[in-house]
Amino acid sequence: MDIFTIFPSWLVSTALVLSMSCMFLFTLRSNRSPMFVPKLPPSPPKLPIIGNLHQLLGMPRHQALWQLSKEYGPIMQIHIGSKPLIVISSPTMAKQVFKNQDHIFCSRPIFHATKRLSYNHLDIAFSPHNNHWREMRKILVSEFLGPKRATSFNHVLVTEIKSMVHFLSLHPSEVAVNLNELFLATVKGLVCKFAFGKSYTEQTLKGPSWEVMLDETMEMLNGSLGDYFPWLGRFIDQFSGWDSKLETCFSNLDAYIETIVNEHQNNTIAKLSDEDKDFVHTLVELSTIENDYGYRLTKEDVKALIMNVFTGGIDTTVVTMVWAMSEITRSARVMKKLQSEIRNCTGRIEKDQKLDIAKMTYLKMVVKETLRLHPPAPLLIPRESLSHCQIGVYDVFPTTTVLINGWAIGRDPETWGENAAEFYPERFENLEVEYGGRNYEMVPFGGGRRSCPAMNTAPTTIEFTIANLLYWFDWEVPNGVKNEDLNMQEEGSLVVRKELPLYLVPRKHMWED
Ligand code: HEM
Repeated sequence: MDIFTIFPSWLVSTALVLSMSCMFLFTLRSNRSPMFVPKLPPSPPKLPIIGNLHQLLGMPRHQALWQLSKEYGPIMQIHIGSKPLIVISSPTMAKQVFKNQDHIFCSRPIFHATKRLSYNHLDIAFSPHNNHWREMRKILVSEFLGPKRATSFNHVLVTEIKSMVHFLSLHPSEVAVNLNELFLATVKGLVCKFAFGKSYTEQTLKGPSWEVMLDETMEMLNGSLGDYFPWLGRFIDQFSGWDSKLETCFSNLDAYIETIVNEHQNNTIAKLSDEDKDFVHTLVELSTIENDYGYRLTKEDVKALIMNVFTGGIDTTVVTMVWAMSEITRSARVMKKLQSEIRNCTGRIEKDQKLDIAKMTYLKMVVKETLRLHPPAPLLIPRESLSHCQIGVYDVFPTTTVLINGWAIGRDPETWGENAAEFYPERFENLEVEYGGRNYEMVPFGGGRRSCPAMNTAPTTIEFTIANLLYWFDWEVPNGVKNEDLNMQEEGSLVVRKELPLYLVPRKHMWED
């Protein structure tokens, strides 16, 4: 039986003509432009279902990715579950993301926790790239971080650091201080007094302390299984209690922020002078009047901005201060050199006088070196591509998540030489490297339009704090441990801190008469 007995002859001949035409068109097309075969970045071998997850276990994520990048190169593709991620680990590749193609890599991926905790992306840090993000960022830069409020910021900074020095001078001699706790209290006081008008230490509603709340929020922001394993992961998130933990975390944070906003709404802002208005007063005002930004803020917008200040401004600064004091204490040479700069620049002053750090060049190098080796957010905040493009010779597709390994970039031996892993602030003596500078040799604050808006102000806070600690006190590691043997292990994911809290013994500095 031939084919014509089953199908009518007209149908067979039409099908033949059609298929021959298709083949002809296909040949014509493939002769003109060969079929698009994407060139994907090198990728470590992956396992079914989990992808490369197993290669990221057992050590902090940025270190595991750094190890992989040594084998697979400064741009590689990995999979976590079903999600492909591009990982960038060199200044040259980072430049392509931050500068050449900043307009493509300026968005953020959507994760469950960031969506919930940012009031559905009304914030700056986790919002996709859109007009709302642009307006909110403008408001933060101009009304919180800009020169308008510099005098008031300096005033609060000096007051908080003075009370820190006072606390230390009353501390029993030979007893070690937990510097993690001290810095957390100081920076929280600084950020809250400056932004919210007072420290809001007490949580007015029933709930965890603000320290616990901040910790829980940072932990949630690390993400969940559901972000990478859409079906099974969402199921596990629900049944493991992750979803309800996120809800509790959100309602605690929201209650805390609500208190702050309500107190500011209840005050009669109109009666306050400009100097007496804090950041939240300004935000509340911007929500009641047609403002210069052409954007009328809602209460949720105000809350989302406060959430960014709370989560973006405190932990990062504290972690950097702890790393700075750990590195300085570990190196007797750096400690001695830095203390003589601070003390020589200042001379002998009374407790109520303020240190002038403007001329302390070595201090700036020490803080820069700390941020090079210990960027508190080692993988920055993930980016997402808006369209198809190429990084180097490799194709990157729209909505791909991009991780920039700032930790690896700061330790790249091609840029920093053989002693890249060593704490050596003098390397900046003849090097013009700026945070977020043109060549992206170190990127602790990221780069491009999504870089940290506090890039110019945050280092000053750290420098001023360290200068005061080293001017008024000498420091030692307790329990007979040698300074150079201080533990420097890291832990964490979004923000990486020193694994063990830093305990040091302060000794009041005695001036020779
Ligand atoms: C040592 C201190 C700090 C470090 C190392 C740091 C680091 C970073 C990094 C790495 C990013 C992501 C940049 C990128 O994607 O390219 C970022 C974003 C951000 N940071 Fe900071 N930060 C610090 C302090 C602060 C402070 C004090 C604030 C206070 C308000 C702040 C607010 C923000 C905000 C709002 C964003 C999101 C920017 C955007 O997506 O447009 N940061 N920060």
